[in-house]
Amino acid sequence: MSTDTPTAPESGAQVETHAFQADVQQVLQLVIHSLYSNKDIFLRELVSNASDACEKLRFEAIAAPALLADGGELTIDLLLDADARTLTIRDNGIGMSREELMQNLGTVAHSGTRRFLDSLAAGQRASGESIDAQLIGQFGVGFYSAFIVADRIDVTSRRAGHDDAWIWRSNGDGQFSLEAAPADTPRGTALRLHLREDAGDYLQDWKLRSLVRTYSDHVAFPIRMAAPAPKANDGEDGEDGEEAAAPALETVNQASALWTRSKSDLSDDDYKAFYKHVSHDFADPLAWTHNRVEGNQNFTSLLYLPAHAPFDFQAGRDERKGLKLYVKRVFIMDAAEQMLPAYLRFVRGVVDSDDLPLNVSRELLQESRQVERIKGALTKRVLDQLEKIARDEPEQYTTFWNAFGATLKEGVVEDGANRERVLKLLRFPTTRSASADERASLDDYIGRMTGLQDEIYYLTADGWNAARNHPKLEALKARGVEVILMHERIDDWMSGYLHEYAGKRLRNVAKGEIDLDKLGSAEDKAKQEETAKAAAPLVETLKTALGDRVKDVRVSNRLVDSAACLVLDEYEMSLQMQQLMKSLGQDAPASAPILEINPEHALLKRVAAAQDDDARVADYAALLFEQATLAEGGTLDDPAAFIARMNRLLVG
Ligand SMILES: Nc1ncnc2c1ncn2[C@@H]1O[C@H](COP(=O)(O)OP(=O)(O)OP(=O)(O)O)[C@@H](O)[C@H]1O
Repeated sequence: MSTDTPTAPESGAQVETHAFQADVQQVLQLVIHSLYSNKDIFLRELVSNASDACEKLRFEAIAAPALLADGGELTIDLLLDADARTLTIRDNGIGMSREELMQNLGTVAHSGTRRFLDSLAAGQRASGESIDAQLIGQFGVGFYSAFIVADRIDVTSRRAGHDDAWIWRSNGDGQFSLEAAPADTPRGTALRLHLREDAGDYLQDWKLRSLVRTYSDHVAFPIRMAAPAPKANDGEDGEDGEEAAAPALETVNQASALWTRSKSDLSDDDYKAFYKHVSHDFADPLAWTHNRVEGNQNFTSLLYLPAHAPFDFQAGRDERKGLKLYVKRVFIMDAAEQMLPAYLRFVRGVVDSDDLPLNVSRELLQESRQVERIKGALTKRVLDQLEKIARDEPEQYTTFWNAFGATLKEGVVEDGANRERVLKLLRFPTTRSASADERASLDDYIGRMTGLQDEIYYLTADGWNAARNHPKLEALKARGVEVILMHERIDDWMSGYLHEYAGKRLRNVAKGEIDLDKLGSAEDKAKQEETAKAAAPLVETLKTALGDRVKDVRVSNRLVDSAACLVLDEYEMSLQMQQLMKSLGQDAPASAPILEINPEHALLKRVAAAQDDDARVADYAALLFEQATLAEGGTLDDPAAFIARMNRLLVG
């Protein structure tokens, strides 16, 4: 068997020329520019493609065993020709038909690359230099990375089960050609790279071996290279080399699926390299967990936590590719959606089941009780892992939290069964934090609760400043009571599902009444009652002035420095949520809030003094209501009227 690609067809064979889709040219330029200093990655990408091709063939052969008939073991060969300055990466995997060559290599078919392009600003697109390698790496540049080291590429391929074979050629300048390949072309794909002047390193056998060991050792198929030739018959080869014995090939990688190997055989570097293979991330993972479960379910899982979020991560709630499902070492499909709950969609890795049928379909996965059990076990693993990091490596946990904290919060809503465990993992700033980044866990908070406090207090607001300066915190702050500040978008939604943690009730101080009696002294209570009594006429005046804009007006026990605030009943939807729903064109239950006032405040004293002047009282009342709305992060129905009113009072 020849060790190189088949020769070009005899002259006269028809060669068609096609133009690349416009975007391909851009991708090529970007890849070549941004990865120039990172050339080595091309080999990892191409070996990865070859390995995918072998996996695809093995999968298709489950239903059609004949596809495997004409070849022995599935392998990936790296063949060097120093004289011709070529490196050939050849696999006997699934191969590509003529249409597939056109589609896969001539257009930006790969959704990751597409998204990458879409995410670049037009200016950046034009000048590839400004894109950093980290960024491009998150998308997996795949085949096009070959052009970093090659100025001409010939791809010869025969699709498994097809009689015809094709050669795709391009020098990356906007066009590619297609022609028929000789009939004896073996199954699979051979990429022959004509190396650039400055890529001569890759003609060195040791260099390739070391790259394979570093990046592709874990690839499950043998990666073979020519064994060192015996010195004896040097220079004896015939001119055309036609009868020269093909050098024997030897396997240069471990060639066993990494997750099937025992933990003790694997180094951190092995795990890290495998992570890069499955995730297309350039950076190292934050942590991993590798387990084999035996019993009535038999499966192996290797799960990774990335250290940073791909930058289009949040957008991808429904597009999840993180977890690969294997059945008895055969790759079946990307199945993160079936195997992990959505709030853990940042997890990357592999699950290999011994029990699922090889021909399992997506639909079957959805209904399978076995899958349900695996999903439960994986969820537990990830939560265990996170707990461990949170406990033992707080700095690492902060890195994790910064990347995926908001995603994890979805678990409070989504995973009722594990709610307590998810809550334990959450981190929030509190009224004791100097900045939004100074966060505490609920356990930290409970540990700091004062003797009389038996509930966990939190406040939801739109933004850190709105939260930390919120009027509703005043009385609690004055009493030295710590309050958790939930200031992110998702918090308000999540807070609907916060009921209890560690046997303690979670209380939103923005809603309902809080019983400050147990936090304060008896004198406080007496004073409060006295103030309320004295302010009764003022309360009535404001109620009349505000009409149905409020459900009620009452004297507040939460305010110290502010004049007024708005309060909702405990189970009502927050003002922010109401506004959000309205902005999405949905009907929000428009519940009028309660206006709470602080009669000790100078402004309220003025209102009391102006009781006989109806017009003035009306202005004051509206202003109090509007101020309180703004403090809540709300917007005003009629801002111009608000300004006019304020000016009247300022001037008058
Ligand atoms: N050796 C190969 N054998 C068969 N098909 C291949 C081979 N190399 C590439 N392809 C096909 O070309 C397509 C495009 O390859 P490319 O490497 O650009 O993207 P990808 O592999 O889909 O993405 P990624 O590298 O991010 O996984 C692949 O999806 C695959 O269908």
